[in-house]
Amino acid sequence: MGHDGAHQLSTCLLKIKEEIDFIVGFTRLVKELNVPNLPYLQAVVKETLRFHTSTPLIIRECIQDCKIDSYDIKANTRVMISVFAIMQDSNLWEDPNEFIPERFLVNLCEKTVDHVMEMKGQDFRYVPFGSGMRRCPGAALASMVMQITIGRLV
Ligand code: HEM
Repeated sequence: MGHDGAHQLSTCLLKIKEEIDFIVGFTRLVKELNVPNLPYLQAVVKETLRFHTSTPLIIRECIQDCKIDSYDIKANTRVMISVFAIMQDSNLWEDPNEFIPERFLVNLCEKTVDHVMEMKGQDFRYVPFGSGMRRCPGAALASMVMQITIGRLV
């Protein structure tokens, strides 16, 4: 990672610390109940899963002949979907090679911060846990553990 990347990360680290100091305080550790009030921390975890997705490919099997764009896919064909490519696609993401947690937040200045794209696999641009019937059942647990762990480490 170049100089800009390192700068981005240190700015991001400062912002997480600032949020935690403000919401949780200097002397206590982040707990599960604090997480809903830590939107920036949540956005950092989301952006991490986009930027360095840990499961770059998901697999499906077509149960009937179908057409995807210009490709004819025969029944029983195994299809590999590059979650990595989707989440790095510059047609879908602005500056996909930059680590920008803010892309998951809107109205940063408002009291209520709305989250853009929940991790429920309903927005096909953002699918770190897959989508549909076989979507990762551990998504909520994994997200909470990552948020608490990072929140405690910084
Ligand atoms: C950062 C952590 C994790 C990531 C990024 C992740 C990602 C994924 C992805 C992409 C899939 C495939 C989904 C699909 O085909 O649509 C999957 C499946 C699965 N994950 Fe996770 N996972 C994580 C943590 C966990 C945890 C903590 C558990 C269990 C406690 C778990 C249990 C499973 C299981 C059982 C499946 C198979 C679901 C099925 O085929 O029906 N995962 N995960």
